[in-house]
Amino acid sequence: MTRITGVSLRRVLDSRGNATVEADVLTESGGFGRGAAPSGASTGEYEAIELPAGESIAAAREHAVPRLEGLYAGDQRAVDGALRAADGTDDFSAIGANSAVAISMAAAKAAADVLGAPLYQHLGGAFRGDNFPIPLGNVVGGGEHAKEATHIQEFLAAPVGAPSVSEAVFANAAVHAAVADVLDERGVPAAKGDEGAWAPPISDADAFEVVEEAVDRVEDDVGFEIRFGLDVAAAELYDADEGAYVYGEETKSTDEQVEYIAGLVDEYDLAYVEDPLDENDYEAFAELTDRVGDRTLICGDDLFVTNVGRLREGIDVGAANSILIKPNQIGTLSDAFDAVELAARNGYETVISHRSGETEDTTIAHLAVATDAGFIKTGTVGGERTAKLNELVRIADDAV
Ligand SMILES: C=C(OP(=O)(O)O)C(=O)O
Ligand SMILES: [Mg+2]
Repeated sequence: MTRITGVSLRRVLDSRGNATVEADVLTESGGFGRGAAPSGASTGEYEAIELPAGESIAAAREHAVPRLEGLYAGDQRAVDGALRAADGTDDFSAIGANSAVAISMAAAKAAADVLGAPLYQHLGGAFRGDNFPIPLGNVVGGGEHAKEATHIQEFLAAPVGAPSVSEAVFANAAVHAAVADVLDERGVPAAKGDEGAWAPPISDADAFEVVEEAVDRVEDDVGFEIRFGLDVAAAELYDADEGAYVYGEETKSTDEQVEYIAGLVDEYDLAYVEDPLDENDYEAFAELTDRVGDRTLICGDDLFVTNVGRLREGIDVGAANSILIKPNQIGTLSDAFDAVELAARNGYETVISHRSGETEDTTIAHLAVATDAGFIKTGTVGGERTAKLNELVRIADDAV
């Protein structure tokens, strides 16, 4: 039986060294699940609210845990409904989306444990497990994830021609290593940003050259197609007072930004562009999608924040053609699934994503397989990133 008998919550470290929420869910037949909340740095204005971990835990213990005890962990909608009812707000600002998502994920894992099924199968059904997402690997970055580095937040390797998820994962690691070689040859020192990507003190224009060179080298080596993409995280560059995107000393109007990104898509044959425009500008997103959406993915992260209401608005005006799914942006797995389903019904690609602050939790690897997502964005190197990548390799190897 998957009836919940206990939920415990604790503060644990995330990859930035900040406190985050970890939840354990126990069931009456001894099922056990553990989930930990990730945390963003370039958070969208419309995301569910992350409270300080201690505050979130105290509120969840008082309001959510009593409602959860006695529910079936396998009834994910009931669990997530109880979390919403306990919170009573639209944005989880009472108990915190961090406790909510940790509990939601832990309940799913406890149910899978009782069933003796891998998490992706519990979440996605018996016919999942044959298709794997293409991993988007952050190899160079800056923005809110590293100081004195690129303005564009992430340059992402996209091994679109990889014959297996394992070869894709290793290809991204090889691109990460090749970037280090290219930077070294150019005499550029580079530390790493929050997600383990290189964070060199170079211009965005130079970063395009470096990543293109690294991708070409690895592509020659592995013999399958590797492209690359971006997370511009443009909401962080947009200055609403000036009505312009600020790149250090340089600014771009919205029209210039659309022109700039469309030019980059063609010049570098970009496979993927996330948040190329401000999170409030559906119109400019629609214009860019109209121009280049036939040859690249225009993905909404801060734009949609995994929220079906915001996604519906985007679908209505043709803003983007894909959505980033971050369960902690919305607070529960049920809400994340609803966003995936709405996207799929409308021909939008889904990209399941980590956050810049992460833990060893591997739920998103299972979520990507369970939802048949085309892509997963979960870094390239570093233990909290490889936890997800290695879990994908295990799922493909039937070893979970
Ligand atoms: C992963 C991202 O960063 P953060 O978690 O800081 O929002 C992102 O913007 O896609
Ligand atoms: Mg993003």
